Amino acid sequence: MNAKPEQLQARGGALLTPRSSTAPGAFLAASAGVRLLVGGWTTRGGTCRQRSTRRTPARWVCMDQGAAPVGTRKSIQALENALQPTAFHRRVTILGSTGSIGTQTLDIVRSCPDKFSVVALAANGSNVELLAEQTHEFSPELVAIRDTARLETYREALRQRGVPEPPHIVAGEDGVVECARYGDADVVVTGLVGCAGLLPTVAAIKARKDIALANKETLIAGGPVVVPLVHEYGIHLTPADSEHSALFQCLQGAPDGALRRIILTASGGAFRDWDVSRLAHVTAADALKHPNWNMGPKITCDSATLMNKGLEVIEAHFLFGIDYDAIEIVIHPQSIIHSAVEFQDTSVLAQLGWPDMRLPLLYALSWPHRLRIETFRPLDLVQVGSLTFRAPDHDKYPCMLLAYAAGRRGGTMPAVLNAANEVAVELFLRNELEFMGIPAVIERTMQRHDTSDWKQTPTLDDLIAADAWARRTAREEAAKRPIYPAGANLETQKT
Ligand SMILES: NC(=O)C1=CN([C@@H]2O[C@H](COP(=O)(O)OP(=O)(O)OC[C@H]3O[C@@H](n4cnc5c(N)ncnc54)[C@H](OP(=O)(O)O)[C@@H]3O)[C@@H](O)[C@H]2O)C=CC1
Ligand SMILES: CC(=O)[C@@H](O)[C@H](O)COP(=O)(O)O
Repeated sequence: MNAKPEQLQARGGALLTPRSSTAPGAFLAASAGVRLLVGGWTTRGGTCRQRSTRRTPARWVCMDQGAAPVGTRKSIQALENALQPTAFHRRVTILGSTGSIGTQTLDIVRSCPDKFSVVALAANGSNVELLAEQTHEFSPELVAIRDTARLETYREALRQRGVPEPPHIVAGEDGVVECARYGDADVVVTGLVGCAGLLPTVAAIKARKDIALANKETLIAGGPVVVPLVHEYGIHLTPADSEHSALFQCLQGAPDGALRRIILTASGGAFRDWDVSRLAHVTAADALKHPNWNMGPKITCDSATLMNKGLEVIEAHFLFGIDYDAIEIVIHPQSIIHSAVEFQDTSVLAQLGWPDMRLPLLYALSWPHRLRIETFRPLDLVQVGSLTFRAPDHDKYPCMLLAYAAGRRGGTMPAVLNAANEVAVELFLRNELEFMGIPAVIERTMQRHDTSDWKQTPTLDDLIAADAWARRTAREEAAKRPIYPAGANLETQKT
């Protein structure tokens, strides 16, 4: 199995230079407000319900601060209410409609026209032909294109298709925000990439739209603001990320305080069977060969570094209000078990299915209902044959530990981790940074943030400022040569 949580904490802590102590792990212990143990109870925000019976120094589960509606009396009531109508129709806005998440969401709408219809679509503008095709087929009332330079080409693509009633068209980042809060959409699917999803998601919540959350970076960067907003505006945020959908499904109906541990499964990404010594020379093309999933380039690269799993640890923390010590990562090469929960009595529930994003997207859109789509292929366990598991290799995947460290530090640090990762991945995909330079850039950016203007309880403006600062700093760090002295930096700090 995985490293014990306390080992992760110690190793995660050792990745960052402690400010006031050189003891391993002291960085995290010294991170005020992250997790202070007082008389056996943690004082981190939220009411902690349970102490696990495991003999680890600290193992706590908080079930009432998460964004997803599970595990509290209030959310079980929400579930009962949502189940009342037997027939439903949901009006859907899709941010990132031309991407992997967007096109698969539209597949679902196409399959269930009685259940779902499209209100608005947004895209960056790199594929206006596809956006025009989608406009023709789904007749959105409004379309947003972030890249204003692509507007005219899109209009021309609409003319060529003879779209009878062209939609209202908006452009730029403000246009994407307008799209997110537009009209009478019931739910907004966040399928755009990166922290660019933050402001549109905040706008959608304030317009009282439910959120089907695929864009995990929004929660990583914006969790301290987004989670309270979800509660303030009384909307439902349902996870679409396959792992969190699995957890969400397993937790339906679980009583308050029942959850003991989360087991996040990871495919291991493109390099899961490569020796760590070969990673210094891998190319973007190598990293983009995901073994199981067909996804956009950014998340595929994150899978190869296992930063995707690190981001998902933070995402699980914000969605389910669970402490970092109770979230473990396990490599599961088949990607059939999409994640599992352990309850207090050690019973484990997992959710299984083929690696097909349409299933978690369907559940995020139809929760708490269960819809049947005939084209969905039922799982065949005999065909699967065997399910295997192994512990993640920390030398190969330093990003994972950086994410644990950022999550435990809390406040603005996850936003900094996320922004530095976005910059480093973009540079790597452009062949301007080596693969193992990705964790090096992120670690250095986090170190500089820790000693400059880390904030424990950030506002939205603080998070946006931290994101912008981290992008500038990560570019500066990436420009230094040598960026990564053959692994010496991380190696030295781990010993
Ligand atoms: N793909 C998957 O299976 C999964 C993805 N996710 C998450 O979902 C999100 C989307 O991933 P994925 O679909 O793979 O990404 P893709 O790169 O395939 O698609 C991204 C989409 O977002 C649009 N877009 C990008 N930037 C902006 C912007 N600033 N404003 C408006 N639209 C924008 C793109 O438009 P254009 O085409 O014009 O460039 C495209 O439609 C990510 O956060 C990812 O981590 C989570 C789980 C699984
Ligand atoms: C499809 C999905 O939800 C992704 O998060 C996927 O699980 C990534 O694969 P890895 O397990 O390789 O990160």
